[in-house]
Amino acid sequence: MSGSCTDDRDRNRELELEYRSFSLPLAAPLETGDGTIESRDGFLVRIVDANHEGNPAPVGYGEATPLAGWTESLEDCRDALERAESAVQVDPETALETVSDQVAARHAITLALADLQATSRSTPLYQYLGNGPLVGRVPVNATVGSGSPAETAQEARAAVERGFKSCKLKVGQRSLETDLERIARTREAVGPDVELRVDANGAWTVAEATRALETLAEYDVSLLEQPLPAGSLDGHADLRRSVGEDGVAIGLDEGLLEHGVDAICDAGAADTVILKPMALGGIDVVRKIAAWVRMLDIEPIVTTTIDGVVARTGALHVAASIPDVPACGLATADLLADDLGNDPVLLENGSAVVPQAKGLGVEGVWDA
Ligand SMILES: O=C(O)CCC(=O)c1ccccc1C(=O)O
Ligand SMILES: [Mg+2]
Repeated sequence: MSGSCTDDRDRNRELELEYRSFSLPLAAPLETGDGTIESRDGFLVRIVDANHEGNPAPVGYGEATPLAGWTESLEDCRDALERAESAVQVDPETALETVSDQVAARHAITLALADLQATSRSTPLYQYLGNGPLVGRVPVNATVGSGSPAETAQEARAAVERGFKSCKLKVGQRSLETDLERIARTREAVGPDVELRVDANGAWTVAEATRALETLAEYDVSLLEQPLPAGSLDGHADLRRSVGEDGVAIGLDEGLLEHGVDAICDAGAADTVILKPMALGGIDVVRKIAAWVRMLDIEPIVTTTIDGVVARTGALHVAASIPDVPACGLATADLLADDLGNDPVLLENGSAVVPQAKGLGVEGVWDA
């Protein structure tokens, strides 16, 4: 089946999985409503088809970069990859089963298997996944941290000068008053045509979110991501009803991880869902959710968890395989001070240029 991460086209493959640890400091700590991220530690994974005839043997890359509160711990991720290292010699399905509860590890394996398949077929990963047309670009949003009102406005302005047409501000770290001022100052700084979004990472109460929504509407903010704690499904459904059809969209991120897509749809809790391959357990999971929510008129937005180049580029391919995907949170390379290798993805005019080489299109990460 095309687009799945396993494939029984050639049954006499002999897959070998290896992994290496890495640590990537952030350029500056990212403060979110549910914690501060200072560095991203994880594992680079590669799967080689050792039985391949001809040289060089195809290789697929994956990345497992756990994030506290979002995925399994670094230790559990390492243990899961160790299990997968043995299991993959049986077959890929078995490897995936042994890590089914470790979302970051499972993500790495789905990505490495799909990259291997796409590379073997000399197809860009997104085309292998989506079976679809050529996609040149995916629109992306700038991710703006929790600075003062002046810093926030200045950061967003700088992003717009670099070509971004959508900016997402982190909120919920400062007082509501200050956050609303940050939004007002940012709108002033970027003008009327730039899309503004905000992400509270669950930091607000219903009363705060209700108040914030008035200001968000006033400053034409299009999306409010995870205003209330993840557990609050009915709270988000109520907010959504209070905003009405053409108002600020309500997005769920942590709430999707906690409740799953069916519960969100049943409750009517979201206009938009945030799909993080690393936190949801893999690129196959994200593609399935995206296809499902689209049928229910819910928009899928693909983002990273501030990942290295392998997972970031993987997320871009996943986004490129979703027709007409809205601006995605994939412009996170600059948040890292170091990376696993060269970034094959250019940002141009507010869009990420999708690599058209075979597979992921990421090179030299294992040698680096
Ligand atoms: O969506 C973006 O712009 C970037 C990704 C992002 O904000 C993020 C990064 C790490 C952990 C959580 C989140 C989040 O969306 O809440
Ligand atoms: Mg979020």
